[in-house]
Amino acid sequence: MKNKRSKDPIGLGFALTGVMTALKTEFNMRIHLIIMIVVILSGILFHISVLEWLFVMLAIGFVLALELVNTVIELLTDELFKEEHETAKNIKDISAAAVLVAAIFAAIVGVIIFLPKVIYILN
Ligand SMILES: Nc1ncnc2c1ncn2[C@@H]1O[C@H](COP(=O)(O)OP(=O)(O)OP(=O)(O)O)[C@@H](O)[C@H]1O
Repeated sequence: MKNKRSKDPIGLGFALTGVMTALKTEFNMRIHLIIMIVVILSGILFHISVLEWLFVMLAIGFVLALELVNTVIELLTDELFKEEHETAKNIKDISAAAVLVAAIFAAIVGVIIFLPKVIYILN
């Protein structure tokens, strides 16, 4: 374990493995990734400004990072609580709520940035 770590002092390889594991095991993670690709392609298509890119990237990064943390919390909860437990329920529900809050913020950012551009094109 220690030898492997010394070959990757920053831990980038382990982090990328973590992203791949989350993508393989978490359906929501794959949905977030697809949405991220669609939003980035839309940003290129609509020539959004640097400031708009900053908000889009912040929103995407926030949702993806929280989804990863939520996945860890789910794994830990499943290990700690093998049976039905109210605390396990609360932990998972609140953790999922954190992702939901970030996703709602991201959706609002998306609507503010892209809706006027879509309306302009449709008119
Ligand atoms: N050990 C438990 N005790 C009580 N309630 C639980 C327990 N595990 C899960 N739950 C409830 O079931 C819901 C769904 O949990 P489940 O484990 O099926 O999915 P998840 O791991 O939260 O999410 P995902 O579908 O992304 O893996 C949780 O949000 C929680 O309300």
